[in-house]
Amino acid sequence: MQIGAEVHGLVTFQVGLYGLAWLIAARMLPSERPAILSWAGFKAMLALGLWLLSQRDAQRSWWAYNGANLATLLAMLLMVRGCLIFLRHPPPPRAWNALWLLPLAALLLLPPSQDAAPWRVVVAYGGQGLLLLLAFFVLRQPLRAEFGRWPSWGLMAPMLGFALHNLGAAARQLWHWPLAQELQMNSTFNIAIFYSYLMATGVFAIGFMAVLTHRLTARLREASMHDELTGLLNRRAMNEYLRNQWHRHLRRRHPLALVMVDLDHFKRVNDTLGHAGGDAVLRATAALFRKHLRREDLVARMGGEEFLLLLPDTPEPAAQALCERLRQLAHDEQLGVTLSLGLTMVAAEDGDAEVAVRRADAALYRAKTEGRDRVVSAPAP
Ligand SMILES: Nc1nc2c(ncn2[C@@H]2O[C@H](COP(=O)(O)OP(=O)(O)OP(=O)(O)O)[C@@H](O)[C@H]2O)c(=O)[nH]1
Repeated sequence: MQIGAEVHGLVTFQVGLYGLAWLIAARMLPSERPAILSWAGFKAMLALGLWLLSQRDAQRSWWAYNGANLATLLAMLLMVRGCLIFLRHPPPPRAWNALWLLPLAALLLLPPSQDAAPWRVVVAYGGQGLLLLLAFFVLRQPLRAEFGRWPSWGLMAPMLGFALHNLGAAARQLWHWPLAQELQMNSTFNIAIFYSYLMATGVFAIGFMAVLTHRLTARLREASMHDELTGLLNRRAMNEYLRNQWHRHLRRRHPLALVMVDLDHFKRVNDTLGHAGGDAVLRATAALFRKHLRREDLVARMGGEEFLLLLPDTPEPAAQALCERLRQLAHDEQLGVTLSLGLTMVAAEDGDAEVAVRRADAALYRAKTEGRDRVVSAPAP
C-alpha cells in the first residue's frame, strides 16, 4: 500500500513535468503553439487524473472516482486534438464532438458509489478506447505521409496498445457484470497501469518532440533554398544543383543546357509601377517559367531581375527553341517586360560548371548589347 502511494506520486509528478516541458516548448515555437498547448493540457489533465486516482479509498469521493475518469478522458481528447492540429488535419465533424459529450456527461452525473462502478468502468474505458482507436485510424496516414512509415508506427503503437487495453477493460467489465472491475489503489495491476501510462506518455513526448524537430528542420532547409519573393530556387540552392548536374553530365554525357535570363529595362518597370509593381512582374516571370518548363528543369532567381535555367537532357536545338518560346511568351502573356536570354551547353572540357555559367553570362551580355529581347547562343568549346 505504501509503495503504491509512492509510485503514484512519482508517476504523477513525472507526467506533470512533461506538461511543463510542453508549456516551455509552446513558448519557444509559436508556429506550432496551438498543438503544443493542447499537449500541455493533455499532460496536465493526465497528471490530475492519476493523482485523483491515487486518492481512491473507502470514502469513495466523487473526485477520486468520477473526477479521475473525467480528467483522463479529457486528457485523451486534448491529446487527439493536439495531434489533429499538428498534422493540419481538418477538424472532425460536429457530430463526432457531440459523441464525446455522452461519456463526459455520464461521468459527471453518475454517483461515485460501488453500485455505479460497472457503469463508470464501461463508460470511462469504452469512451477512451473508442477515442484512441478512432484517432489511430485517422492520424496514422497523415503521420506516415509526413514522417515515414516507422516513425508513424513508433508513435501510433502506444496509442493502439492503449486503445485495445481500454476496450478490453470495458469488455471485461461487461463480462463480469454486475461485479465492479474498478482499479484499486493497492493492486499490482494498478501499479503496472500507472507505469504503462508513464511509458506511453514518455514515448509520446519524446516521439513528438522528434517529429517536431524533423518538421522544423525541413522547413528551415526549404526556406534556406528558396527565394522568398518568387518561390524559385535561390542562388545557393542552384549552385548545389549545378554541381550535382555537372557531375551527372560528366558521368553520362547527357546534354545539359544552361540559360541566363534577364528582364529588360527592369529599372523602368520599377520607376513607372513602383517597387510593388516590379515585384509583381518578377513573380509573373517566375510563374511563366514554372508553367512552361518541365518538372525536371531547374529554375533559380540568382538575384535582382536575373534568372538561371538548368535544363537536363536537353540538346542545343531544343534549348534554343525553348528560349525563343519563352521570349515570345513574355510578349504573348503581356508580362510587362521583354526577356534577354544567354544560352550555352555545358561541356566536359569546361573543367568546372562555373565556366559554363560565365559563358552563358557573356551570351546574355551580348543579347543586351545587340538590342535586348533576343536569344544569343554561345557555342561550347
Ligand atoms: N521590384 C524589385 N526590383 C528589384 C528587385 N531586385 C532588383 N530590382 C531592381 O532591378 C533593377 C535592375 O536595373 P538594372 O540592373 O539597371 O537593369 P535594367 O533596368 O533591367 O536594364 P537592363 O538589364 O540593361 O535591360 C534595379 O532598379 C533594381 O532596383 C526586387 O526584388 N524587386
